[in-house]
Amino acid sequence: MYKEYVEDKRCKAFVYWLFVVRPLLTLTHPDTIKVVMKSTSPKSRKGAGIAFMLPWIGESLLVADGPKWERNRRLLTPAFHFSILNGYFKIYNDVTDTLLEKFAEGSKNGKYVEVFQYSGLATLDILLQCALSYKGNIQDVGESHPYVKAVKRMIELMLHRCLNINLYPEFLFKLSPSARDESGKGLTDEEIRSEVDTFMFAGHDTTSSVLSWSIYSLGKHKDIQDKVYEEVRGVIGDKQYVDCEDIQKMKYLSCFLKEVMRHHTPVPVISRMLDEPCVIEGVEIPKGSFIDMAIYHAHHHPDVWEDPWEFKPERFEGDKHHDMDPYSFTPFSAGPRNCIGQAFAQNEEKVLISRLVNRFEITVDPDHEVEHFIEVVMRAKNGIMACFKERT
Ligand code: HEM
Repeated sequence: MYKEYVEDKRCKAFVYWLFVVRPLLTLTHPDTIKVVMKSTSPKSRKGAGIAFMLPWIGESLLVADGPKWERNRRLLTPAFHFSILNGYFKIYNDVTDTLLEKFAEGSKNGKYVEVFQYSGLATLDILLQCALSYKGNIQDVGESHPYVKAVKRMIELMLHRCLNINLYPEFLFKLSPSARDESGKGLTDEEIRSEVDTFMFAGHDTTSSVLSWSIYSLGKHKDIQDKVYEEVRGVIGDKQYVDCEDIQKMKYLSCFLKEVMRHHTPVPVISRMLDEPCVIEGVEIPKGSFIDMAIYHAHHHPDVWEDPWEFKPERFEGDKHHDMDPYSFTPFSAGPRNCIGQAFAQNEEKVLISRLVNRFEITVDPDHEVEHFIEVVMRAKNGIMACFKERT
Protein backbone atom coordinates (compact mmCIF):
# COMPACT_ATOMS: atom_id res chain seq x y z
CA MET A 1 0.00 0.00 0.00
CA TYR A 2 2.91 2.34 0.72
CA LYS A 3 4.14 2.01 -2.85
CA GLU A 4 0.80 2.75 -4.47
CA TYR A 5 -0.66 5.40 -2.18
CA VAL A 6 2.33 7.13 -0.64
CA GLU A 7 5.27 6.74 -3.00
CA ASP A 8 3.42 6.91 -6.34
CA LYS A 9 0.27 8.89 -5.64
CA ARG A 10 1.77 10.96 -2.80
CA CYS A 11 -1.49 10.65 -0.84
CA LYS A 12 -1.80 12.32 2.53
CA ALA A 13 -4.72 10.04 3.36
CA PHE A 14 -6.57 7.11 1.80
CA VAL A 15 -9.47 4.86 2.67
CA TYR A 16 -8.92 1.17 3.22
CA TRP A 17 -11.74 -1.34 3.58
CA LEU A 18 -11.16 -3.52 6.60
CA PHE A 19 -12.42 -7.06 6.02
CA VAL A 20 -14.43 -5.46 3.18
CA VAL A 21 -17.08 -4.23 5.61
CA ARG A 22 -15.65 -1.31 7.45
CA PRO A 23 -14.01 1.81 5.96
CA LEU A 24 -10.81 2.84 7.67
CA LEU A 25 -9.32 6.24 6.97
CA THR A 26 -5.53 5.93 6.94
CA LEU A 27 -3.52 9.11 7.47
CA THR A 28 -0.01 9.11 6.02
CA HIS A 29 1.30 12.67 6.22
CA PRO A 30 1.96 15.13 9.08
CA ASP A 31 -0.67 17.54 7.63
CA THR A 32 -3.40 14.96 8.11
CA ILE A 33 -2.02 13.07 11.10
CA LYS A 34 -1.77 16.18 13.23
CA VAL A 35 -5.50 16.91 12.98
CA VAL A 36 -6.29 13.73 14.89
CA MET A 37 -3.12 13.47 17.00
CA LYS A 38 -3.73 16.93 18.46
CA SER A 39 -7.17 15.87 19.62
CA THR A 40 -8.15 13.55 22.43
CA SER A 41 -10.30 11.40 20.13
CA PRO A 42 -10.90 8.14 21.94
CA LYS A 43 -9.39 4.78 21.18
CA SER A 44 -11.88 2.62 19.33
CA ARG A 45 -13.62 -0.05 21.40
CA LYS A 46 -15.15 -1.72 18.38
CA GLY A 47 -13.46 -4.51 16.49
CA ALA A 48 -9.85 -5.52 17.01
CA GLY A 49 -7.16 -3.79 18.99
CA ILE A 50 -8.13 -2.11 22.23
CA ALA A 51 -11.15 -4.32 22.88
CA PHE A 52 -8.89 -7.38 22.87
CA MET A 53 -6.36 -5.79 25.19
CA LEU A 54 -8.87 -4.97 27.91
CA PRO A 55 -8.91 -8.39 29.61
CA TRP A 56 -5.16 -8.04 30.17
CA ILE A 57 -4.40 -4.38 30.74
CA GLY A 58 -7.81 -3.22 31.96
CA GLU A 59 -9.03 0.38 31.77
CA SER A 60 -5.52 1.82 32.06
CA LEU A 61 -3.89 4.93 30.66
CA LEU A 62 -3.26 3.42 27.25
CA VAL A 63 -6.91 2.65 26.59
CA ALA A 64 -8.98 4.89 28.89
CA ASP A 65 -10.64 8.03 27.57
CA GLY A 66 -12.24 11.20 28.91
CA PRO A 67 -12.11 12.04 32.62
CA LYS A 68 -10.73 8.62 33.60
CA TRP A 69 -7.75 9.07 31.25
CA GLU A 70 -7.20 12.68 32.41
CA ARG A 71 -7.17 11.67 36.05
CA ASN A 72 -4.82 8.70 35.56
CA ARG A 73 -2.46 10.70 33.35
CA ARG A 74 -2.25 13.37 36.05
CA LEU A 75 -1.65 10.79 38.78
CA LEU A 76 0.97 8.88 36.82
CA THR A 77 2.96 11.79 35.36
CA PRO A 78 5.04 12.33 38.55
CA ALA A 79 6.29 8.74 38.25
CA PHE A 80 8.12 9.77 35.06
CA HIS A 81 9.73 12.94 36.47
CA PHE A 82 13.43 13.10 35.54
CA SER A 83 14.49 12.94 39.19
CA ILE A 84 12.78 9.54 39.46
CA LEU A 85 14.07 8.35 36.07
CA ASN A 86 17.64 9.18 37.09
CA GLY A 87 17.34 6.56 39.82
CA TYR A 88 16.96 3.82 37.20
CA PHE A 89 20.43 4.10 35.62
CA LYS A 90 21.86 1.45 37.94
CA ILE A 91 19.19 -1.02 36.76
CA TYR A 92 19.80 -0.16 33.07
CA ASN A 93 23.53 -0.79 33.59
CA ASP A 94 23.10 -4.01 35.59
CA VAL A 95 20.76 -5.45 32.95
CA THR A 96 23.19 -4.34 30.23
CA ASP A 97 26.03 -6.21 31.99
CA THR A 98 24.09 -9.46 31.65
CA LEU A 99 23.01 -8.73 28.08
CA LEU A 100 26.61 -8.04 26.99
CA GLU A 101 27.70 -11.37 28.45
CA LYS A 102 24.87 -13.15 26.61
CA PHE A 103 25.88 -11.55 23.31
CA ALA A 104 29.57 -12.37 23.90
CA GLU A 105 28.71 -15.98 24.70
CA GLY A 106 26.36 -16.36 21.72
CA SER A 107 28.90 -14.86 19.31
CA LYS A 108 31.74 -17.23 20.24
CA ASN A 109 33.65 -18.44 17.16
CA GLY A 110 32.07 -15.71 15.03
CA LYS A 111 28.53 -17.15 15.28
CA TYR A 112 25.51 -14.93 14.57
CA VAL A 113 22.83 -14.65 17.24
CA GLU A 114 19.16 -13.78 16.84
CA VAL A 115 18.80 -10.36 18.40
CA PHE A 116 15.06 -9.85 19.14
CA GLN A 117 14.98 -12.72 21.60
CA TYR A 118 17.82 -11.33 23.75
CA SER A 119 16.59 -7.73 23.51
CA GLY A 120 13.10 -8.71 24.59
CA LEU A 121 14.36 -10.44 27.72
CA ALA A 122 16.62 -7.50 28.60
CA THR A 123 13.90 -4.85 28.24
CA LEU A 124 11.44 -6.97 30.21
CA ASP A 125 14.07 -7.42 32.92
CA ILE A 126 14.49 -3.63 33.10
CA LEU A 127 10.76 -2.98 33.39
CA LEU A 128 10.17 -5.64 36.00
CA GLN A 129 12.96 -4.21 38.14
CA CYS A 130 11.92 -0.57 37.66
CA ALA A 131 8.17 -1.02 37.96
CA LEU A 132 7.95 -3.85 40.47
CA SER A 133 11.43 -4.09 42.03
CA TYR A 134 11.28 -7.70 40.84
CA LYS A 135 14.59 -9.39 40.13
CA GLY A 136 13.54 -12.53 38.35
CA ASN A 137 16.83 -13.48 36.73
CA ILE A 138 14.82 -13.12 33.55
CA GLN A 139 17.73 -13.11 31.12
CA ASP A 140 19.18 -16.34 32.52
CA VAL A 141 15.92 -18.24 32.89
CA GLY A 142 14.85 -16.98 29.47
CA GLU A 143 11.71 -17.96 27.61
CA SER A 144 10.75 -20.55 30.22
CA HIS A 145 10.31 -17.93 32.95
CA PRO A 146 6.60 -17.96 33.92
CA TYR A 147 6.20 -14.18 33.56
CA VAL A 148 7.99 -14.14 30.19
CA LYS A 149 5.77 -17.00 29.02
CA ALA A 150 2.65 -15.25 30.23
CA VAL A 151 3.47 -11.92 28.52
CA LYS A 152 4.35 -13.71 25.29
CA ARG A 153 1.15 -15.76 25.37
CA MET A 154 -1.05 -12.70 26.04
CA ILE A 155 0.43 -10.92 23.03
CA GLU A 156 0.06 -14.02 20.84
CA LEU A 157 -3.58 -14.43 21.85
CA MET A 158 -4.35 -10.77 21.19
CA LEU A 159 -2.75 -10.90 17.75
CA HIS A 160 -4.47 -14.14 16.90
CA ARG A 161 -7.84 -12.60 17.75
CA CYS A 162 -7.04 -9.41 15.81
CA LEU A 163 -6.24 -11.42 12.70
CA ASN A 164 -9.29 -13.71 12.86
CA ILE A 165 -12.57 -11.98 12.22
CA ASN A 166 -14.46 -15.10 13.36
CA LEU A 167 -13.21 -14.46 16.83
CA TYR A 168 -14.53 -10.90 16.91
CA PRO A 169 -18.06 -11.38 18.24
CA GLU A 170 7.41 0.27 40.72
CA PHE A 171 6.82 3.25 38.72
CA LEU A 172 3.91 3.02 40.95
CA PHE A 173 5.63 2.12 44.17
CA LYS A 174 7.61 5.31 43.72
CA LEU A 175 4.58 7.44 43.00
CA SER A 176 4.59 10.50 45.15
CA PRO A 177 2.11 10.35 48.03
CA SER A 178 0.55 13.47 46.52
CA ALA A 179 -0.69 11.37 43.61
CA ARG A 180 -4.29 11.79 44.59
CA ASP A 181 -7.23 13.27 42.79
CA GLU A 182 -9.38 16.19 43.97
CA SER A 183 -11.30 13.95 46.33
CA GLY A 184 -8.02 12.85 47.94
CA LYS A 185 -8.23 9.35 46.42
CA GLY A 186 -5.20 7.67 44.88
CA LEU A 187 -5.23 4.74 42.47
CA THR A 188 -7.03 1.66 43.74
CA ASP A 189 -5.23 -1.72 43.84
CA GLU A 190 -7.11 -2.75 40.71
CA GLU A 191 -6.06 0.45 38.90
CA ILE A 192 -2.44 0.00 39.97
CA ARG A 193 -2.47 -3.53 38.59
CA SER A 194 -3.85 -2.29 35.28
CA GLU A 195 -1.27 0.47 34.99
CA VAL A 196 1.62 -1.87 35.79
CA ASP A 197 0.37 -4.42 33.24
CA THR A 198 0.14 -1.55 30.76
CA PHE A 199 3.72 -0.48 31.36
CA MET A 200 4.78 -4.09 30.75
CA PHE A 201 2.77 -4.18 27.54
CA ALA A 202 3.58 -0.68 26.26
CA GLY A 203 7.18 -0.48 27.44
CA HIS A 204 8.65 -3.90 26.73
CA ASP A 205 8.21 -4.84 23.07
CA THR A 206 8.58 -1.21 21.99
CA THR A 207 11.98 -0.75 23.63
CA SER A 208 13.06 -4.21 22.50
CA SER A 209 12.13 -3.33 18.91
CA VAL A 210 14.23 -0.13 19.07
CA LEU A 211 17.19 -1.99 20.58
CA SER A 212 17.03 -4.73 17.95
CA TRP A 213 16.78 -2.29 15.03
CA SER A 214 19.60 -0.22 16.53
CA ILE A 215 21.84 -3.29 16.54
CA TYR A 216 20.82 -4.01 12.95
CA SER A 217 21.54 -0.42 11.86
CA LEU A 218 24.96 -0.41 13.55
CA GLY A 219 25.89 -3.71 11.92
CA LYS A 220 24.59 -2.68 8.53
CA HIS A 221 26.32 0.73 8.42
CA LYS A 222 29.91 0.32 9.54
CA ASP A 223 30.72 4.02 8.98
CA ILE A 224 27.86 5.04 11.28
CA GLN A 225 28.88 2.47 13.88
CA ASP A 226 32.41 3.92 13.83
CA LYS A 227 31.03 7.41 14.41
CA VAL A 228 28.82 6.29 17.31
CA TYR A 229 31.76 4.36 18.78
CA GLU A 230 34.17 7.32 18.55
CA GLU A 231 31.72 9.53 20.38
CA VAL A 232 30.89 6.97 23.08
CA ARG A 233 34.56 6.14 23.61
CA GLY A 234 35.34 9.84 23.99
CA VAL A 235 32.72 10.18 26.70
CA ILE A 236 33.09 6.98 28.76
CA GLY A 237 36.47 5.51 27.78
CA ASP A 238 36.89 2.21 29.67
CA LYS A 239 34.13 2.97 32.16
CA GLN A 240 31.66 0.07 32.54
CA TYR A 241 28.81 2.35 33.60
CA VAL A 242 26.88 5.04 31.74
CA ASP A 243 25.07 7.70 33.74
CA CYS A 244 22.65 10.47 32.86
CA GLU A 245 25.39 13.11 32.43
CA ASP A 246 27.23 10.82 29.99
CA ILE A 247 24.25 10.35 27.71
CA GLN A 248 23.65 14.08 27.52
CA LYS A 249 27.09 14.43 25.92
CA MET A 250 26.35 11.80 23.26
CA LYS A 251 24.82 14.03 20.59
CA TYR A 252 25.46 11.77 17.62
CA LEU A 253 24.03 8.79 19.48
CA SER A 254 20.88 10.82 19.96
CA CYS A 255 20.65 11.49 16.18
CA PHE A 256 21.32 7.82 15.52
CA LEU A 257 18.51 6.75 17.85
CA LYS A 258 16.10 9.18 16.23
CA GLU A 259 16.96 7.84 12.80
CA VAL A 260 16.39 4.27 14.04
CA MET A 261 12.95 5.32 15.29
CA ARG A 262 12.16 7.12 12.03
CA HIS A 263 13.37 4.46 9.66
CA HIS A 264 12.17 1.42 11.61
CA THR A 265 9.20 3.10 13.38
CA PRO A 266 8.73 0.91 16.50
CA VAL A 267 4.98 1.65 16.72
CA PRO A 268 4.00 1.80 13.04
CA VAL A 269 0.29 2.61 13.39
CA ILE A 270 -2.01 4.01 16.05
CA SER A 271 -5.79 4.11 15.89
CA ARG A 272 -8.63 6.34 16.96
CA MET A 273 -12.38 6.72 16.55
CA LEU A 274 -13.67 10.25 16.03
CA ASP A 275 -15.97 11.44 18.83
CA GLU A 276 -16.78 14.55 16.80
CA PRO A 277 -16.53 15.39 13.09
CA CYS A 278 -13.30 16.89 11.82
CA VAL A 279 -12.01 18.34 8.56
CA ILE A 280 -9.05 16.64 6.91
CA GLU A 281 -7.67 18.18 3.71
CA GLY A 282 -10.95 20.03 3.18
CA VAL A 283 -13.13 16.94 3.56
CA GLU A 284 -15.50 16.61 6.52
CA ILE A 285 -14.97 13.28 8.25
CA PRO A 286 -18.05 12.22 10.22
CA LYS A 287 -18.21 11.42 13.91
CA GLY A 288 -17.73 7.72 14.55
CA SER A 289 -15.15 7.26 11.74
CA PHE A 290 -12.28 4.85 12.35
CA ILE A 291 -8.88 6.42 11.79
CA ASP A 292 -5.42 4.86 11.51
CA MET A 293 -2.47 7.20 11.86
CA ALA A 294 0.24 5.45 9.83
CA ILE A 295 3.34 6.83 11.53
CA TYR A 296 5.52 4.47 9.48
CA HIS A 297 4.20 5.95 6.22
CA ALA A 298 4.59 9.52 7.50
CA HIS A 299 8.18 8.69 8.47
CA HIS A 300 8.82 7.67 4.84
CA HIS A 301 6.66 10.17 2.97
CA PRO A 302 8.70 11.42 0.00
CA ASP A 303 7.17 14.90 0.27
CA VAL A 304 8.40 15.16 3.85
CA TRP A 305 11.77 13.37 3.94
CA GLU A 306 14.65 13.54 1.50
CA ASP A 307 15.73 9.99 0.54
CA PRO A 308 13.22 8.48 3.00
CA TRP A 309 14.61 4.93 2.64
CA GLU A 310 18.21 5.90 3.35
CA PHE A 311 19.52 5.57 6.87
CA LYS A 312 21.05 8.96 7.69
CA PRO A 313 21.35 10.03 11.36
CA GLU A 314 22.84 13.30 10.07
CA ARG A 315 19.37 14.49 9.10
CA PHE A 316 18.76 15.09 12.83
CA GLU A 317 22.05 16.88 13.48
CA GLY A 318 22.12 20.43 14.82
CA ASP A 319 18.91 22.30 14.13
CA LYS A 320 18.39 20.85 10.63
CA HIS A 321 15.08 19.24 11.44
CA HIS A 322 13.80 22.08 13.61
CA ASP A 323 12.19 23.75 10.58
CA MET A 324 10.17 20.61 9.90
CA ASP A 325 6.61 20.16 11.03
CA PRO A 326 6.84 18.60 14.54
CA TYR A 327 4.28 16.03 13.42
CA SER A 328 6.72 14.73 10.76
CA PHE A 329 8.55 12.67 13.36
CA THR A 330 6.30 11.05 15.95
CA PRO A 331 7.69 7.69 17.14
CA PHE A 332 6.15 8.40 20.55
CA SER A 333 3.01 9.95 19.05
CA ALA A 334 2.44 13.63 19.92
CA GLY A 335 -0.18 15.84 21.50
CA PRO A 336 -2.10 14.97 24.67
CA ARG A 337 -1.92 11.17 24.17
CA ASN A 338 1.81 11.06 23.60
CA CYS A 339 3.92 8.35 25.23
CA ILE A 340 4.32 8.86 28.96
CA GLY A 341 7.37 6.56 28.96
CA GLN A 342 9.40 8.29 26.25
CA ALA A 343 12.16 9.72 28.48
CA PHE A 344 12.44 6.39 30.33
CA ALA A 345 12.75 4.55 27.02
CA GLN A 346 15.34 6.89 25.54
CA ASN A 347 17.56 6.76 28.65
CA GLU A 348 17.36 2.97 28.61
CA GLU A 349 18.21 2.72 24.90
CA LYS A 350 21.15 5.09 25.19
CA VAL A 351 22.70 3.11 28.05
CA LEU A 352 22.21 -0.19 26.24
CA ILE A 353 23.50 0.98 22.85
CA SER A 354 26.45 3.01 24.10
CA ARG A 355 27.71 0.13 26.22
CA LEU A 356 27.17 -2.39 23.44
CA VAL A 357 29.11 -0.38 20.90
CA ASN A 358 31.85 0.46 23.37
CA ARG A 359 32.56 -3.21 23.94
CA PHE A 360 31.75 -4.87 20.64
CA GLU A 361 32.22 -4.46 16.95
CA ILE A 362 28.84 -5.44 15.56
CA THR A 363 28.26 -7.11 12.21
CA VAL A 364 25.07 -8.50 10.69
CA ASP A 365 24.86 -11.68 8.67
CA PRO A 366 25.08 -10.56 5.02
CA ASP A 367 23.25 -13.71 3.88
CA HIS A 368 20.27 -13.22 6.16
CA GLU A 369 17.51 -11.16 4.58
CA VAL A 370 15.95 -8.65 6.95
CA GLU A 371 12.50 -7.29 6.22
CA HIS A 372 10.13 -5.08 8.21
CA PHE A 373 7.19 -7.01 9.62
CA ILE A 374 4.41 -4.98 11.21
CA GLU A 375 2.86 -6.51 14.31
CA VAL A 376 1.81 -4.36 17.30
CA VAL A 377 5.42 -3.18 17.10
CA MET A 378 7.87 -3.32 14.22
CA ARG A 379 9.58 -6.68 14.04
CA ALA A 380 11.82 -8.34 11.46
CA LYS A 381 10.21 -11.08 9.37
CA ASN A 382 12.93 -13.66 9.98
CA GLY A 383 14.63 -11.96 12.89
CA ILE A 384 17.96 -10.16 12.91
CA MET A 385 21.21 -12.11 13.02
CA ALA A 386 24.17 -10.24 14.47
CA CYS A 387 27.65 -11.07 15.70
CA PHE A 388 29.34 -9.25 18.60
CA LYS A 389 33.13 -9.27 18.44
CA GLU A 390 35.15 -7.93 21.37
CA ARG A 391 37.01 -4.74 20.46
CA THR A 392 40.73 -4.96 21.04
C1 HEM B 1 10.87 3.15 22.36
C2 HEM B 1 9.92 2.82 23.18
C3 HEM B 1 8.50 3.32 23.08
C4 HEM B 1 7.80 3.73 21.99
C5 HEM B 1 8.27 3.83 20.55
C6 HEM B 1 6.47 4.10 22.44
C7 HEM B 1 5.47 4.61 21.63
C8 HEM B 1 4.22 4.99 22.08
C9 HEM B 1 3.17 5.50 21.24
C10 HEM B 1 3.26 5.68 19.71
C11 HEM B 1 2.10 5.77 22.03
C12 HEM B 1 0.73 6.27 21.58
C13 HEM B 1 -0.22 5.09 21.52
C14 HEM B 1 -1.62 5.44 21.06
O1 HEM B 1 -1.94 6.60 20.93
O2 HEM B 1 -2.40 4.50 20.86
C15 HEM B 1 2.48 5.43 23.38
C16 HEM B 1 1.66 5.58 24.47
C17 HEM B 1 1.96 5.11 25.73
N1 HEM B 1 3.18 4.58 26.13
FE1 HEM B 1 4.82 4.34 25.01
N2 HEM B 1 6.40 3.87 23.79
C18 HEM B 1 7.62 3.41 24.22
C19 HEM B 1 7.98 3.08 25.52
C20 HEM B 1 7.14 3.15 26.60
C21 HEM B 1 7.51 2.81 27.95
C22 HEM B 1 8.91 2.37 28.39
C23 HEM B 1 6.38 2.95 28.72
C24 HEM B 1 6.19 2.72 30.18
C25 HEM B 1 7.06 2.28 30.98
C26 HEM B 1 5.31 3.39 27.84
C27 HEM B 1 4.02 3.63 28.25
C28 HEM B 1 3.05 4.20 27.44
C29 HEM B 1 1.72 4.53 27.93
C30 HEM B 1 1.17 4.27 29.32
C31 HEM B 1 1.04 5.12 26.85
C32 HEM B 1 -0.37 5.70 26.86
C33 HEM B 1 -0.29 7.19 27.16
C34 HEM B 1 -1.63 7.90 27.15
O3 HEM B 1 -2.51 7.54 26.37
O4 HEM B 1 -1.77 8.85 27.94
N3 HEM B 1 5.82 3.51 26.57
N4 HEM B 1 3.78 4.96 23.39
